[in-house]
Amino acid sequence: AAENACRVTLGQVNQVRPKLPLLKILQAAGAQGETFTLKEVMHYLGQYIMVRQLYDKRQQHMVYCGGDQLGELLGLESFSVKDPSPVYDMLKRNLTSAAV
Ligand SMILES: C[C@@H](c1ccc(Cl)cc1)n1cnc(-c2ccccc2)c1-c1c(C(=O)NCCN2CCN(C3CCCCC3)CC2)[nH]c2cc(Cl)ccc12
Repeated sequence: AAENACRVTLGQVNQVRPKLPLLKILQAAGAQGETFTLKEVMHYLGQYIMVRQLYDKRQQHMVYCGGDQLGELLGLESFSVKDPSPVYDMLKRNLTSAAV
């Protein structure tokens, strides 16, 4: 009870722990540490796509991730940022709750 109350005040409850393949991608985008909020995970994945130039310069909502570790994780050659469902499915497979 006490430690949970403490965790709530420290804002730890919304942290997630990426599995190693996803953690490596986040770290390549500049992430530090091993637990993040979902917002931070999305931010670093966006940065990763930018830094690795995986988005189409003309159709900027299209991400071509085939041949990249991101594509391995997603199991996709490409996707549109307008349909986040494949990304959420991948996160379900690659994030564990850090609350425990
Ligand atoms: C709404 C949001 C989003 C967020 C999650 C999802 Cl599952 C879909 C969509 N979003 C909208 N466009 C992008 C995007 C597009 C191309 C290249 C990089 C990012 C994003 C993504 C962000 C992000 O944190 N976005 C901040 C603002 N973005 C605007 C787009 N900006 C760039 C667009 C290409 C040209 C340069 C600017 C970068 C900042 N994180 C993501 C992670 C992934 Cl796995 C996929 C896409 C994104």
